[in-house]
Amino acid sequence: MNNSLEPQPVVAARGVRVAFGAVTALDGVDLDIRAGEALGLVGHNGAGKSTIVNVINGGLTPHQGTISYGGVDAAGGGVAAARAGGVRCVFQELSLCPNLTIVENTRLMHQGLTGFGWRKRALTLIRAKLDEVFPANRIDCTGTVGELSIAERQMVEIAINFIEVTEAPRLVILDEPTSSLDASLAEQLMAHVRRFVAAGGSVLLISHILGEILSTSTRIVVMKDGKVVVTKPVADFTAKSLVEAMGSVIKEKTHAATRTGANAAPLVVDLPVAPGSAFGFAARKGEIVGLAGLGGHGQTDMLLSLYRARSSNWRPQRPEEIAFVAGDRSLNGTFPLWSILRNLSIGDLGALSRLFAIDRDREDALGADWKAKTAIRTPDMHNPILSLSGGNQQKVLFARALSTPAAIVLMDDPMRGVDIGTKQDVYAILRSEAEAGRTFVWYSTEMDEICLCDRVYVFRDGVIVAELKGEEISEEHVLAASFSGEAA
Ligand SMILES: Nc1ncnc2c1ncn2[C@@H]1O[C@H](COP(=O)(O)OP(=O)(O)OP(=O)(O)O)[C@@H](O)[C@H]1O
Repeated sequence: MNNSLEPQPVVAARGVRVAFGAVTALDGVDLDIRAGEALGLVGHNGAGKSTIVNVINGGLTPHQGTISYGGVDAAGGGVAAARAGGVRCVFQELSLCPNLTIVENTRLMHQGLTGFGWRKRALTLIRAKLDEVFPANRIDCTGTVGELSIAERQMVEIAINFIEVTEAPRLVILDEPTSSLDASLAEQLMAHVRRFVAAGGSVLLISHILGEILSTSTRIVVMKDGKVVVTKPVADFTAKSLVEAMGSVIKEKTHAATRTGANAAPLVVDLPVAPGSAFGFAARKGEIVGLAGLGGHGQTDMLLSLYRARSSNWRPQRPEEIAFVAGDRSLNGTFPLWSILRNLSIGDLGALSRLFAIDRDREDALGADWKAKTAIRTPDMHNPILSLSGGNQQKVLFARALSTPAAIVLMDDPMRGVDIGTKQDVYAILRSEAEAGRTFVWYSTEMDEICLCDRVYVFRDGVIVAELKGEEISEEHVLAASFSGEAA
């Protein structure tokens, strides 16, 4: 670890205030980021983390307060001043152009890649950085971004921001950088962050996965309702005290193995063994079935084919009996021009209609109910969906599926970006809904969530290689099956 800290912070925010209409997103934030540190930034959904990132990145000019880079006041210099101060940012909503190649996206981010042979240089740089950060990745850098999975897009965007063309990055901001990465890719990234700060760089790491914050940060800042409430070295925190500082408490886990009678429930999905698979796929009424394994090994494909199939293997024959929570919210989840309420109520318009028209009172009541249940932070459910923070948008997608009468809910890693307090509330809702007879098929990249399932199928290379039940469901067994194809 580099202890020779610079006298001037790489970035200093003083008294920063930002308001969006009636919502005060930042309410007098002070923040220093020094060379050689990985500063962890945590807080509930809507606490103001992405807003302070946008201010530091120069994309948003604060209504009050100042930002300086290396002791030099940015004075409204925007993105150019941030860039000159060595600031790079990997956004929560990925910002690559899907119709351009990875090489061309690298060029867009690095204006220094000009002149004869820039493509070759860009290709060499991005390939080398991808291999450095994510060893053994199989990304073709000559292909377009649109052909990549969401995890691969996240990997490319991260690698692009660590590249050095004319100048080395001084601060790399990572806003929920592992939201689409599985555990092993996330660990590769965290190892890279540790190496980068040990060599004198700085990182601002935002995550709702407290394990990676605690294992990677040198110092942690906790935000709540637009304010910094605690700043302390990582050694002064435990997972419990960190959650408490965010205004939540860790609830006791109830493992699925304690449930009885699950094996006797009727089958609602029963698919034969696919070629190459060791197991068929089945789900019973009231069961929470997890899909695990390394990301991109067929879990999302399984969910999509389940959703599309509705064949004779399915008991529910009507499409409204199956709900789907999309994993890529900006691509497949939100209707960006609609209000929060309309994004929620579209899930089950039939239940809200009277005399062939939507009953607005019923729609409002539905919105109020789910706003309270999942703590959607907004002053008004009629506001545009894009006025919500990322985690709050995700809650709306979740509420859309759960507010329908669907007997089966398919979930493609639906908790990404959701804060720990809300996650725990949603887990409790899932459990009680399952007990009331709903079936969930849940792909998750978070091991804690996989461990909440009744039964888990582990995927590898597009096929099911293991089935784990009750007490067999553990990180050790899932990892063993993910890598070797056999449960330990
Ligand atoms: N463009 C906008 N218009 C209106 N309100 C906004 C806008 N952007 C952010 N907000 C509001 O500002 C507050 C802070 O949002 P921000 O995105 O910074 O939260 P966050 O801590 O990053 O949350 P998350 O963990 O969900 O990503 C929220 O109440 C959000 O609804």
